[in-house]
Formats: sequence, structure tokens, C-alpha cells
Amino acid sequence: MDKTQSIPTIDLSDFPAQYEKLRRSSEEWGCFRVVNHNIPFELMQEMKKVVRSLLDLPIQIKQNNVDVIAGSGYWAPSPKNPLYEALGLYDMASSQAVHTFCSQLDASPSQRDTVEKYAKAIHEVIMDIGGKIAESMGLKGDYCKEWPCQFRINKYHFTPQSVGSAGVQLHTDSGFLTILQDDENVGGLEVMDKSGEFVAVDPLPGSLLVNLGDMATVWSNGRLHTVKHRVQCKEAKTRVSIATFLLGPKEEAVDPPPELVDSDHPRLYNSFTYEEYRKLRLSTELQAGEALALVRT
Ligand SMILES: O=C(O)CCC(=O)C(=O)O
Ligand SMILES: [Fe+2]
Repeated sequence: MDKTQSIPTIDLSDFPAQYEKLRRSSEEWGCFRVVNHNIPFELMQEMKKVVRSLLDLPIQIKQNNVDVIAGSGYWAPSPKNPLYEALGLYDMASSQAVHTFCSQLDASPSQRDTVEKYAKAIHEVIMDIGGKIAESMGLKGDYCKEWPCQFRINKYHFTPQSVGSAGVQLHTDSGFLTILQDDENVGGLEVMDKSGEFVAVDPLPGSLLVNLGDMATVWSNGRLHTVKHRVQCKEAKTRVSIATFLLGPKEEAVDPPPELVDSDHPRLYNSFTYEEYRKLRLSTELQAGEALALVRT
């Protein structure tokens, strides 16, 4: 692994100065850390505590967390990913959806309060970053305001026997962008740079990690990079992360803004909805961005 490389950092308190760096990071890496995002450190820590205890619930209760859209609910450890399980909450901007998620898991009033506060805070940050990415390309930043978001709370049961194996295999995220509150102590996340080298993403407590997904590539007509990443077991410790996905338009197709299509940049992808694309990925099991080739014009 090339130790001289590391992913870029974007300071959210330093705009407009950081637009150029944001655009370059999104095109070259599809991944960056953000600092000064305004989510209180205490809220991030409190949320981690809550999700750890929700993931410690008996499996019978976790199974109440059923799918709302394909694959959005509880994932039990499986033969493919035996070290991994996850809880999910589709449409975290909806207080009804947050309420249902908390009820499914018998969350206490104080746990509910934390999940609600965190969902609201992280939703604001993801909309802000989504808007800034568009603005960094000279576009209006309000295109993603109504797009649904999903939480996924990931737990990796790393053991001495699993050191060296994969917690989650190489994949891209299917949506537009992801904010990850990674584990503040246990590393293991690796992103692939454009030359195919893996770059370790070491924990940086208090910061958030942003990944661009397949919808960013489609929406930007190929300009933004969907980043391949995986989680490796590096040490025998439980790892917990909270991913928030900004998916894509709910019903309309994921068409690029007209400014990004011209005779020098002909349209690269067909017109389809995010949900159609998500189903295509699930049915083909093409998880690392390869499904994009199936929807090329
Ligand atoms: O746990 C992590 O750090 C990464 C999780 C991830 O890539 C995902 O949920 O899509
Ligand atoms: Fe991911």
C-alpha cells in the first residue's frame, strides 16, 4: 500500500475557498474527509452509544427492522459476509420513519431523542454537501433537496481468526453520496484510488467521511467518481460505523442537468430511476460499480 497517499480533507467552514478542492476531490477520489461540519462531538458519541446497544439486541428484535425498499432493513450475518450485520432506516428525514424504526427496536425515550437529533443534524450536513458538490461544478445546489436518505448502522464482529479477511467486500455505494461516521478507534476501511491501489482510511474522531456513489457518476454524466471501497479486519475488535446515504430522486429519473450534456460530452447513461438501478445491482450482484456498464447509452 502506498503510504504517501491519503484522501483529501474538506473544511466545511472555509467556503467558497474550498469549492475547487471539493470539485477535484469528487472527480479524482470520489471520497474525502470533512471537518468543521457543525455536528456536536457529544451527539456523535451519544449516537454511537445508542447504535451499539441497538445492535446488541437479540436477533428476534433486530428482525423487526424489516425492509421498506429492497435491502433497507436488518441484515443478519450471512455466508458471504459472516462478520457483518446491519440495521437500516429508510427515509430518515421523515419523523414517522424514524419513529417506526425506534419502535421496531423498542428504543427508550432517550435513545429515540438521540436518533431523532442525529438524523436531523446529519440530514442537514448531507444536503449541504450535496448542494456544494453541484455548486462546485457551477450548478445550482438545490437539486437534491427532496431526495430520500437512508441510514445503515454497521457492526463488524472481528475476531482473532478473522484478522486479514474482509468485513465487507469491495463495493461502491449505489446512491449519490454517503456520509460515514466511521469507528473512532478501529480502522479497516480502505478506498481504491484511480490507479487501483488501496488507501487506508484511518479514524479521525469528530470528522466525517464522504463517499460518492454510482448515482453521482450517472447524474454528473461521468464527471464525478464513484469510489470503490471495502472494510478489512485488521484487529480483533468490534467495529461500528453509521452510514447515511443520499440515494437519488424518489420517482423521477436520474437525468444529468442539461449544463453537463453537450456535443463534447454526449449523454453516457440511459434514463432510469434510482430504485430501478438499485434492483439491477441486487439482482445482478454487481456491487462494485460494474452495473454502470449495463446502463450505458
Ligand atoms: O463501515 C464502514 O466503514 C463502511 C461501510 C460501507 O461502506 C457501507 O455501509 O456502504
Ligand atoms: Fe459503502
